Amino acid sequence: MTGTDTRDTIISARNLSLIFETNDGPVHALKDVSLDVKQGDFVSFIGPSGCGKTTFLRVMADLEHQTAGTITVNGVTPEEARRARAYGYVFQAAGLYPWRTIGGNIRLPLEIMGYSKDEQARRTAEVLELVELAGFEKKFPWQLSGGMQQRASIARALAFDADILLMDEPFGALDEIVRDHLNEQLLNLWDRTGKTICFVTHSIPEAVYLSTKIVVMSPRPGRIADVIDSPLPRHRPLDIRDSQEFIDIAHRVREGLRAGHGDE
Ligand SMILES: Nc1ncnc2c1ncn2[C@@H]1O[C@H](COP(=O)(O)OP(=O)(O)OP(=O)(O)O)[C@@H](O)[C@H]1O
Repeated sequence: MTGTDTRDTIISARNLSLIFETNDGPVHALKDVSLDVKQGDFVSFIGPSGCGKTTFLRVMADLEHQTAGTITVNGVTPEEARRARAYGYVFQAAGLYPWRTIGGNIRLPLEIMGYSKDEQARRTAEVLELVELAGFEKKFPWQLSGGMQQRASIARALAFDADILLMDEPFGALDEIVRDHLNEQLLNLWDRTGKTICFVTHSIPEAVYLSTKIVVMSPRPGRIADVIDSPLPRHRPLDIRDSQEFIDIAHRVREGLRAGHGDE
């Protein structure tokens, strides 16, 4: 996007640093991270283990606090954004309660937030439809495949209709075919809902296929090595991965990852 981009800034980080004090001394998880995420962006964070991807997401979600720098989410602090229910969070493991049905799991945050029974039912049906799990409401998690469980966990994060979806390697544990399918479905869902998505991944093809913006990170200390605004069209059939444009972006991501490693 160029200077004509008039979309609202949803996440704005400036010189964000986070040091964990540990028994072995300080760990510089993030150093001088600056980034703007715009309304409707699909942003992937990619980088080797320990480069601070999860920490960055957790700062956005008010689960960690920076030791220096500033960050706003929807124009306010992460804490205020959390209180305003600005985002849903999807973890690496689906994390569904085994003693609750799929519907029961999705309703849980709505129950806690005090939605009426009718509203709970309406929203649950709506998000199950969105993730293509209509008809599975009364099943228990163990009756679903891993990919379906992950979709149910996405439905749970969508149920209170937050503008922002924070997803920490949601498909990391799934096989490639299932992952391809979920990637397609997630793009579809993003397109239909206009949500802003921050997505952590280790997979270069996944990052390139999904994103409007790819943030390449490097470790020790965790920094941003490159930010790539994707020229790929919004509508992306899976075979776009064979196109020269796709291969070129993947190459640039790989170069960014390699440059980050070179510092060690
Ligand atoms: N609560 C904590 N206390 C101490 N150190 C931590 C804590 N959380 C994370 N770290 C350290 O901060 C650094 C960044 O961790 P983080 O989990 O953000 O990396 P990551 O890029 O998400 O890694 P991965 O890809 O393996 O999930 C690592 O060195 C990690 O050991």
